[in-house]
Amino acid sequence: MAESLVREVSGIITDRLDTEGAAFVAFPGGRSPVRAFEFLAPRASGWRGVTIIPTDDRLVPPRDRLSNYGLLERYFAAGQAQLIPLARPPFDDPAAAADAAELRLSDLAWPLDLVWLGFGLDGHVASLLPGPDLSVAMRYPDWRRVAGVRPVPLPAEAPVPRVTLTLSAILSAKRLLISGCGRDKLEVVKRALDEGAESQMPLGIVLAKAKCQPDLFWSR
Ligand SMILES: O=C1O[C@H](COP(=O)(O)O)[C@@H](O)[C@H](O)[C@H]1O
Repeated sequence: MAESLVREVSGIITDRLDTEGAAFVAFPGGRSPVRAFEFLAPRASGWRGVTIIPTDDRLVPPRDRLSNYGLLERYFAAGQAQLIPLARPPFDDPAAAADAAELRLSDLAWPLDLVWLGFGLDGHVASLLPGPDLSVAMRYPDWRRVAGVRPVPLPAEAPVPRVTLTLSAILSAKRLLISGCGRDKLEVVKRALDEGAESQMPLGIVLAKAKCQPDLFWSR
């Protein structure tokens, strides 16, 4: 899966660099992209003109093990791509953090050329989480690119507020790759596809409503 992802991601980026001289992409955090990042990092050394943002982040400093931006820095900071964080201090106010990120990213060439998403067993993508937070994140107007999220309850594995690309920023991406590992996640994908746009899971909504045809990557 990692090798296929690397081929696809580098192909998309090379194509954009060849045709436009620039590429604007969002990469996921969490555990599942790590193997692909390992393979991708050497190719990224020549990515001049590429801007990488995280699809979402936990409101923690980059050195924190929960930081998705920290993960990107570990693999891509040595190359020529420009990395831009979503999360910046102060970390206790997700709405303010989202407003600040919105401003910081406003001059970039939206829509994103590529959004690569991971997903959770609860069907969350980026930090669009099912439950009460989803309606908060969904309430952001279409022109907004970044939303603040204070998960209720706070997930045990990352008990902190978050910032995330909005649903509209994800749906409008020119290419959408979705990756996940394990049989449980395959079941989540099947359910999301069955439920479609009516799904309570953000994954189902994204699969049903994306402007482009999403490409799914899965491995055991
Ligand atoms: O919380 C998050 O979870 C998803 C999935 O993570 P994984 O560890 O199951 O791969 C991830 O895509 C997202 O960026 C992250 O913030």
